[in-house]
Parts: sequence; structure tokens; C-alpha cells
Amino acid sequence: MMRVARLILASGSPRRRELLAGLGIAFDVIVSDVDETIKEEVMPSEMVRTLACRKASAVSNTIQDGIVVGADTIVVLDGEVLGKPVDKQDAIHMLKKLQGRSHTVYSGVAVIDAASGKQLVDHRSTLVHMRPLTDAEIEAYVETGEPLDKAGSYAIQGIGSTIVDRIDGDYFTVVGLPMELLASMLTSFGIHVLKATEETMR
Ligand SMILES: Cc1cn([C@H]2C[C@H](O)[C@@H](COP(=O)(O)OP(=O)(O)OP(=O)(O)O)O2)c(=O)[nH]c1=O
Repeated sequence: MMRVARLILASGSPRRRELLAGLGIAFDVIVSDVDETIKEEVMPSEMVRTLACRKASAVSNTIQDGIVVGADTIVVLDGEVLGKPVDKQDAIHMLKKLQGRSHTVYSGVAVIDAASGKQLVDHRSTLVHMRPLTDAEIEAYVETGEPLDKAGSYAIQGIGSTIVDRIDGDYFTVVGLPMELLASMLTSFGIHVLKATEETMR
């Protein structure tokens, strides 16, 4: 039988958990409390890479063995970084800025082998075109509660699907975990998604 190293998702995001579960590979979830502030001015790509590494290493530092995956997602409009809203007012404010315009979603992924310390980090970005929204629509959307734990205050996979006109790029990057990128990174750590799936189906 093929040896599959213990895979660990260093994320409290239910979306990331569901996406990884969709690959059919067993994994554990270990969530750590990391400081998500970055002091220096950095490019958005650098920001999501740094935070993904911070999340993965916070977990890999606490274990001896395992392949740890961390990720981070931000929304960027005209150079302004929109993270998760602090409250409903903040969510309304973000959506008023995003409506009727295009923005870029950046997702960083870091994979660390806790035993060897080997580390890979990369990112993807996707352009999202949001349709124009009335103030009443924005308020109704925020009242659903869906925007409150999402970068940019919307979820493309949920009710937010009705406010996105179209995207240019990878859908999973917007949801928070670029799957094609992750699978290719895992290959470098000996975890072959398609081969592993074949094994489990036998
Ligand atoms: C834009 C967008 C973001 N999101 C979510 C994905 C992430 O959970 C969240 C961005 O916040 P993150 O700080 O990247 O992640 P998190 O705090 O939820 O989880 P963790 O740090 O433990 O991994 O926004 C969606 O679910 N759908 C979307 O369309």
C-alpha cells in the first residue's frame, strides 16, 4: 500500500475543510491562533504568502511529523486590502465599494513538512466582476450573516453567487483554497491526489 504522510490542515475555515475533504484524502485539522497583521507595506501576493506560511508554521512547530497546509485569502480593490469585516457596518461599507466594479482575490498556500522543515509557498489570483447592487440589496445580504467571516464581505459559493457577474481565473482561489495549485504542491511532498484516490477506490 502506498504510504500517505499524515496531512494536516492548519485552518479554522469550514470552506477550506470542505474543499480539502472533496479530494478524498484523510486529513486532520489543527487550528492555531496567529497574528494576521502585517506591519510593513507589501504587495498583496506577498501578504497572502506570508500569512499562509505563518499559519502553517504555527502548526508545524507543534508537531513532529506531518504535511501541514496553511492558506490565506484577501480581496484587493484599487490597491486597498479588504480582509474580513469587523462588523455589519464594515461589511456594508466594503460591499458599497465592491458593487458594480472588478476586484482581485488573492489566495496564498503554504505547505510544510514538519519532520524535515521543507517548505513551499505560492499563490493564485482571480479577477471578480461584481454586478451593481442597491443599498437595500447590500443591507439584505449583510443581514443574512453570510458576509461576516469572509474576506471582502461576500461568499461566491453562497448567496454571494447571485451578486457576482463573472470571474477571470480559478474559482477555488476566490473561495479560499486554490485546489489545482494545492494538488501540485502536495505532489512535491509525496502526496499524489489522483494516485491516492485510485488506492482508496480499489
Ligand atoms: C472572497 C471569499 C472569501 N471567503 C472566505 C475564505 C476564508 O475563510 C475567508 C478569508 O479569511 P482568512 O483569514 O483567509 O481565513 P480564515 O480566518 O477564515 O481561516 P484560517 O485563517 O483559519 O484558515 O474568507 C469565502 O468563503 N468566499 C469568498 O467568496
